[in-house]
Amino acid sequence: MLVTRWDRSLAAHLLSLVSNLERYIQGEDAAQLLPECLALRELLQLWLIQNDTVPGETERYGALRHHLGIVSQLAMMEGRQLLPEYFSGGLMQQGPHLVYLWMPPSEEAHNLSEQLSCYGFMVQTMYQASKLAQALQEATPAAVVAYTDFTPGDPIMALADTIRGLCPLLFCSPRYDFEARLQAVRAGAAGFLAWPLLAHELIDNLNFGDLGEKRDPLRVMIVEDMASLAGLYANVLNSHGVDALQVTDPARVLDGIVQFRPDLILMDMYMPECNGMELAQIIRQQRLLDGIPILFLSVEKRQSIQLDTLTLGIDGFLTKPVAPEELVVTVINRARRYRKLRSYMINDSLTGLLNHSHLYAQLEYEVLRAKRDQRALSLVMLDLDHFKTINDSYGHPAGDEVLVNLARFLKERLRRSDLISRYGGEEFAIVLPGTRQEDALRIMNAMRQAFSQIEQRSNQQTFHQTFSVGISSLASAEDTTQLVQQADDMLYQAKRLGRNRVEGYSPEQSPLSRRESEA
Ligand SMILES: Nc1nc2c(ncn2[C@@H]2O[C@H](COP(=O)(O)OP(=O)(O)OP(=O)(O)O)[C@@H](O)[C@H]2O)c(=O)[nH]1
Repeated sequence: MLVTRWDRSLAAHLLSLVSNLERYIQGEDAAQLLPECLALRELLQLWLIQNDTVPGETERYGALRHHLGIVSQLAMMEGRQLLPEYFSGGLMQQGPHLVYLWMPPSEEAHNLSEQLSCYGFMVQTMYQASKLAQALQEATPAAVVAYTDFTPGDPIMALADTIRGLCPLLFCSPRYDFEARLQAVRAGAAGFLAWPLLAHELIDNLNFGDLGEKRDPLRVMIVEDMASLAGLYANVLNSHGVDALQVTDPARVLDGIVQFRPDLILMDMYMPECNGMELAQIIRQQRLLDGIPILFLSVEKRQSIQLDTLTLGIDGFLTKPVAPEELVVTVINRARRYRKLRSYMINDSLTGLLNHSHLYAQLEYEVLRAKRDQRALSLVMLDLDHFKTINDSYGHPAGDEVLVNLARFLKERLRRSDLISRYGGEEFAIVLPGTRQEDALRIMNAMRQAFSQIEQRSNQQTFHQTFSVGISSLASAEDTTQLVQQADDMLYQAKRLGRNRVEGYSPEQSPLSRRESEA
């Protein structure tokens, strides 16, 4: 209230509260809070001593709001136990692609390790407690996958607690009776898989639910003009595995959304440059950004104002100062829900990749951005070879499984910032922002080779599948239509030249110019 209206008695009361708080924290271990308390006390004392000068609105809005905001938020967070059980693993692990396999040497274990490598995982296989303990000290993997038949005294059970404190533990077992499953749950397993274990079953387990979030953390954008407050919120969210981006300048929000792809935006309602309501409307007026949940953070307690903001499409309110538990639970649950719903909306139902129309809209956006920032961008068109014969020989479900395997493979091997879509049938389109054509050629050639080594399975039979690729880049295309056309032409070229190959666009060699010169 003091921020919006100067009131001497209220200021005096606040001063006594701040002095009490200061005395209290001097006896406590709350070092962060002390300098902020001192600054607030000095400010209030100065204003109260100057009897005849009333601090102006700008001063109150700037300095008082700043110190008051930080002191109240810090006091709320100081000494709090931050829900350790909410996200048992804590921060994102070091190696999203590192997996430790705990299993006796066998052909199955060797095969599993090789297949996981084709998908881009770094695998270390071991079966000695001391080796695993040492490996866990050296690097934290995305997960430990442990073979066990649950015989009493299996050393992995003694290590289970240590592993769970660092990363998810998944069991695979030739036993999958109730007793075995119960033991796994009691040992804190994040997953239970049948042995022999197929690489893609394991990858699916690593990609979904909490495990998926450990590999691809929820992303939250914090829009708050006070950098120190934004930092406080970011720290709390970070400590619960959330990737938080702080934006203090509202003008940078739109670009930030496109680059960071947040699952939720946490926004201060009152900012000097542009208030939260205005900014939220700017976001909501863009079709691609319309669905992102926006939570307001504000000292505003008036229900009428809160209701007004809800009608503008704001998803909720957190009142400042916010308790860390409330911040974490509200933000994580909403962000999770949005990520799930969004994946149903924009993804192809078989492969979980972006669908055609969404890819096209995103591609337009990326092309504009790359042109504006003068950055490279490549487009890849990929088509499975002789796919009809796979359907004819092994059946349509086996064909579907190949499509799903390819989707998993692309997601594992490419960067999180790349856009991967199922363009139609057995054709895929991939946008590689910031990538020149020669780099795209190299990357796709390596992927083409790796994919051809993956064992595809249908009942008891195994077979291998290849794909052809056409690539174009912004260096040679004027706009999105031309980019797509050139990549398509190159795909046609790759098929014509024998399949299982990658062709990049060059103006002299395009099928069009060849057709022209042939004419
Ligand atoms: N199993 C399965 N097959 C699909 C799906 N979508 C498209 N297809 C099949 O993909 C095959 C594509 O065949 P073609 O266009 O002749 O191409 P191709 O056999 O891959 O030969 P090339 O592309 O010339 O190497 C058709 O048999 C389609 O039925 C799908 O969702 N699942």
